[in-house]
Amino acid sequence: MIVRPIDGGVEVLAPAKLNLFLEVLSRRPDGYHEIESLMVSVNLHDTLIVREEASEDIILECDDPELPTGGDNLVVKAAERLRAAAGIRRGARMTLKKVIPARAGLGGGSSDASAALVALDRIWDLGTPPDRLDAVAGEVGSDVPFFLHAPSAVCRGRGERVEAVTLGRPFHFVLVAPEVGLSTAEVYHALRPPETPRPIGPVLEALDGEDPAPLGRSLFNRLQPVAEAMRPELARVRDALAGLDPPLDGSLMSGSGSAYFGLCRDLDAAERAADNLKPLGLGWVRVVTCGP
Ligand SMILES: C[C@](O)(CO)[C@H](O)COP(=O)(O)OP(=O)(O)OC[C@H]1O[C@@H](n2ccc(N)nc2=O)[C@H](O)[C@@H]1O
Ligand SMILES: Nc1ncnc2c1ncn2[C@@H]1O[C@H](COP(=O)(O)OP(=O)(O)OP(=O)(O)O)[C@@H](O)[C@H]1O
Repeated sequence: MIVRPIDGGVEVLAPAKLNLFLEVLSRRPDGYHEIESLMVSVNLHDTLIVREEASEDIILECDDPELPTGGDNLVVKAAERLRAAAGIRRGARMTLKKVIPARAGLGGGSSDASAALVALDRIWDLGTPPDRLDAVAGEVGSDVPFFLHAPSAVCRGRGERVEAVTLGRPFHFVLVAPEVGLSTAEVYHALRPPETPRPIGPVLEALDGEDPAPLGRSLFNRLQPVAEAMRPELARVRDALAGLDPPLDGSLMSGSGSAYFGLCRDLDAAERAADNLKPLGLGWVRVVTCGP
């Protein structure tokens, strides 16, 4: 997350995430699922501008007319939770410029919420201790704490228990976000957790070394077949990535979908892959990078 002071406030760049590995361990009595996931943030950002407001109102403007701007927006929810946790009644005026597609498994809303927490903590001068900010983030959504600890981490529990990991090198991806989006709750609801969960060890070992191929072979997402059964048209995106010539090092759906990413040997290969995918009309195509 990049935080910049601006005239009278703060501007935050809120990154998208990819899940390079996502296993679902069990369904919990509260309806959530225990997961184990390797998440990385990538250089695709929404921008959130936050200024203090003279009134006690929390006001959000957003350039995407499809998104709510009231309490249903995760940015507003984050502001309200932070204010309640701090026991204050201050106001804020926020402007959100969306780039990250919604309902794509790229964590856009969660990242925006985390950006709001960081910005408001600053402009309200709260000095919230990190573990308290983590707790507020976890109340807003399971993916929100990750973005306080990005750029890369293993996330456990319902996603809110975050353990940072270091990437020794950058990885380059081609990203495809189809028009059709998916509801996270519906995808989890349709899943039956496996009897024998897949271990996360191999994907973590594959992060070391110069060759991206071992990482490509260990990409895994338990939610992918569930999402593809719900939206059979996603198979076209999956098959287009798998069938590219020259072949990619691997490909996967991110989170609960519906975006897919392909792991590429280097930036040139990612740009070539994007050029080959764009004419197919599968959706929105970008090249993104994670790591140092
Ligand atoms: C799919 C992922 O994006 C992978 O990173 C996350 O697990 C989802 O995280 P998120 O969007 O922040 O999810 P939340 O807003 O906390 O939850 C939305 C809904 O998804 C389901 N949900 C979410 C997380 C989780 N570990 N188990 C679940 O079953 C629940 O039905 C919940 O009501
Ligand atoms: N700031 C926001 N940006 C995007 N969506 C938001 C935001 N606030 C609330 N939402 C709602 O959340 C839903 C999808 O959010 P988001 O784009 O974060 O999903 P996602 O990419 O599938 O995320 P995740 O990977 O965390 O499940 C939409 O129904 C949208 O209306």
